[in-house]
Amino acid sequence: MLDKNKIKLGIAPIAWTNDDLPELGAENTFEQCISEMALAGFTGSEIGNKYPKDPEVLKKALDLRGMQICNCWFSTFFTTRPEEETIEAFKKQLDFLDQMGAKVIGCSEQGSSIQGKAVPIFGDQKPVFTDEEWNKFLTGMNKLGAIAKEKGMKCGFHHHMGTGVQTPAEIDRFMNGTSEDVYLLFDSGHIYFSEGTQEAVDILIDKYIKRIAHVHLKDVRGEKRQECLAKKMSFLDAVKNGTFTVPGDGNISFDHIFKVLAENDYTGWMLVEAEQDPAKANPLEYAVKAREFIREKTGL
Ligand SMILES: O=C1[C@@H](O)[C@H](O)[C@@H](O)[C@H](O)[C@H]1O
Ligand SMILES: [Co+2]
Repeated sequence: MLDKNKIKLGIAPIAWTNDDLPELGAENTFEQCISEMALAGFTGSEIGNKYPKDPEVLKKALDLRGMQICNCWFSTFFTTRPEEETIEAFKKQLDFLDQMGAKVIGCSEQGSSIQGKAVPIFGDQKPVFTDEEWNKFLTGMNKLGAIAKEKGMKCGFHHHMGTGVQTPAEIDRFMNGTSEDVYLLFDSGHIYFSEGTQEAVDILIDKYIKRIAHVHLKDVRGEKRQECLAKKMSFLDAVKNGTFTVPGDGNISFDHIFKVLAENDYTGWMLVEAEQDPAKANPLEYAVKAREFIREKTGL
């Protein structure tokens, strides 16, 4: 069983306002978002694009609701821009997270990513790094891992659709090429979206459980994934079409995920993340649905 003294539950603001597509949920305010997160029974959140930049202002709003920041997304550009640029930006973001009491940061290599582009997410436009790009990328990530460790924090890496680290083979190359100071941010939805099988989800968590620093619980509607493939949709069109949903509402079984986390004494956050159109999927309703699923499955 997952230990309630070791696991904390959070939810991502992307369900209220989409960071990749801010017009999705533009009407939802920061205050409404964090109030509904707390109302649904979560205590953690990641940084969203409407969150106050002033740590004191943000902390006051979160404290009022018994909420805290557990992670934030950080885009690296080691494959396309000077290393120093990413490292300097990383240090600034890490300092902000440290002030907010977060212990994890979630990186993603966005050099040449097609996740925000109006091109088919499946096909030959996804970046495939050259050996030279991999070397630059892995060298840079190892430096970020050391910087985070120095601050008593963990540098997580988010495998992601449309990037150079999407598939099991690309995740393997990443994990084999980085030190123990670089961790995996496990996102159940992205690995299922990429591969379309429960096996891929379960193998990924089996393989890297010892280096998982943060978990995104995200489900996929299988029929929408098929539609994305058939209609050659972009990532964001697939999101708007409802490919992602909250855990328990799609095709992924979370039983093995919860079992492996429990058996390996995972200590940290499990964050519900399901970007979909808030006009079609009410964020509070889906947050409550997710919280009930987690309670029913894990007792948390
Ligand atoms: O899983 C995620 C993506 O789907 C989404 O594209 C990102 O904006 C999120 O931060 C990330 O956690
Ligand atoms: Co995620």
